[in-house]
Amino acid sequence: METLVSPSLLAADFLNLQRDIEMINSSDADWLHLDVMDGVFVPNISFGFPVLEAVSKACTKPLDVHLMIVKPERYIKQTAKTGAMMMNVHYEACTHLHRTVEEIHNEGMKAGVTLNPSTPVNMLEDIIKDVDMVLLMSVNPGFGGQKFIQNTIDKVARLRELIARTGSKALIEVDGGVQDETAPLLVNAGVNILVSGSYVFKADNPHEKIKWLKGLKTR
Ligand SMILES: O=C(CO)[C@@H](O)[C@H](O)COP(=O)(O)O
Ligand SMILES: [Fe+2]
Repeated sequence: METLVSPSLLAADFLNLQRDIEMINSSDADWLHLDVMDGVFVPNISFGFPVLEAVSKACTKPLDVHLMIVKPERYIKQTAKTGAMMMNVHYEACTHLHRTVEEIHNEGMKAGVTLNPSTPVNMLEDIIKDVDMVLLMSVNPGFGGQKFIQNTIDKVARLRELIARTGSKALIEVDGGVQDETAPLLVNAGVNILVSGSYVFKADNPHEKIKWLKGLKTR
């Protein structure tokens, strides 16, 4: 499978959001990644549903929504209303993850489960066949521009094994510190989708960066 790229809007210029979304529309990006933070689950607040709705109107790429909020099940319908393709909820934020995944599907979205760096992949043993994607955080969530946690490479390999053993069809996405050095290692370990914020949006030529990430193949 080709590598998909989901640039993270958190690193965009919020004073020029429309310009940056148009840049994404005209690029080879596959999805647009949107980080919603509540200041409780993570020590930062980003943007919420009014922004998601506005972005949805301007963006031609499928929306990959990453909710870093407590009890994300409260916002399933509201996320669906934005037209989101993928709703990612944190394993650590959901008490009844199976029910939440079912409700996300009932609202017509794909369901992604996100793991913090310290949460082992084996916690997904009994849900892996029900989810469309696992989003592995390769930084502690809350901020863009952080240093990649190297253990993520081994974690991807362990998740690949779990997926193969259970016959799950889940895709693997990685988020945080994805750039020149880390992206090839991730793709080689079996990652399907690369989220990338600062590396793409702070570049002189974001289109080139997106193209390069997309061109990465398993060795
Ligand atoms: O979810 C998050 C951070 O919590 C990410 O989506 C970041 O926005 C990624 O930014 P970079 O590490 O690529 O700059
Ligand atoms: Fe994210």
